[in-house]
Amino acid sequence: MPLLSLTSPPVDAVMLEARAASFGTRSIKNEAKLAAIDLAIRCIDLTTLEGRDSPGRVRSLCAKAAFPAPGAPRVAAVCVYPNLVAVAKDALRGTGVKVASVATAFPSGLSSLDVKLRDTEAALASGADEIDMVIDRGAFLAGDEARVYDEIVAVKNVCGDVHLKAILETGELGSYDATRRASDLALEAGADVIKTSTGKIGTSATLATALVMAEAIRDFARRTGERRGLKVAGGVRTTKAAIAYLVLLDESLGDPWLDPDLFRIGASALLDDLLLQREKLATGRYGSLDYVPRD
Ligand SMILES: O=C[C@H](O)COP(=O)(O)O
Repeated sequence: MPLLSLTSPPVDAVMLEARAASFGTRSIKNEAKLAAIDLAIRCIDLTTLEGRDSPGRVRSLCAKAAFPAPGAPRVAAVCVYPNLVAVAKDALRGTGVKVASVATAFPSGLSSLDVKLRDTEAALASGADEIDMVIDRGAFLAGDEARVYDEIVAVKNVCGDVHLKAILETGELGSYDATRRASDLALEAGADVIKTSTGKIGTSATLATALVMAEAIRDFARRTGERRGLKVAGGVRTTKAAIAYLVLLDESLGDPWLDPDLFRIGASALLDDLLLQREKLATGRYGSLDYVPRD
């Protein structure tokens, strides 16, 4: 669809926030909770995005990603900076865990398109299975939607079949309407997944912004017949929060999205809590932390 004819519906903030708040209040039976915890683990992009990241740190994260604890499923992917993709790729060989790389001058996105494309190409050349790009929030907020759209198209072109996640950084967009508009633009431009946040600013994923994005994905699927994915990231640290996002997904997009192909949780510190709650449900008590490698 040409950008000019792409319209986005207004968001009713009061209704949105009331509905979003309700997702965290469902009472869930233990058996369903255990299944939800395992699904949440399978949907994690286990992330380390710090200046002090090192090959050793990434290898240890990869070991945890592939074998979080006895009986627990593996996570979906490990997410790292481009320079550490090769290390992660090597450490995860044969495990089924993918390697996601941030790119396009993460987290600000304040570089030329040429630099962003080279950054993406470098991550792909090192073996990245997925690319997490940031959209140009400066251009978006200045009303230059064509630039945001064209950059996503250009990065997706470089990615080819490799899955592209477009990070909206919703905490910088200023309103639910802007989040809806950015979601529509990114989906239209060819992003396979839309992602809430970088995790690098104060405001990260919230149930309300995730719901706005899920509704954009639902409307896109109705219009085109194509299923695109959602990734919530930043500040998701508890089992309760992870389960609230799964409820959101189930009630807004439905069963097909309860799958790592269409849903991810980008998190650096969620896995330990999921493993502790899993152990508690399985045995009736909190187990020793001995077997849970610490984040
Ligand atoms: O994309 C993932 C985020 O950077 C992780 O954020 P977090 O450290 O708040 O879990």
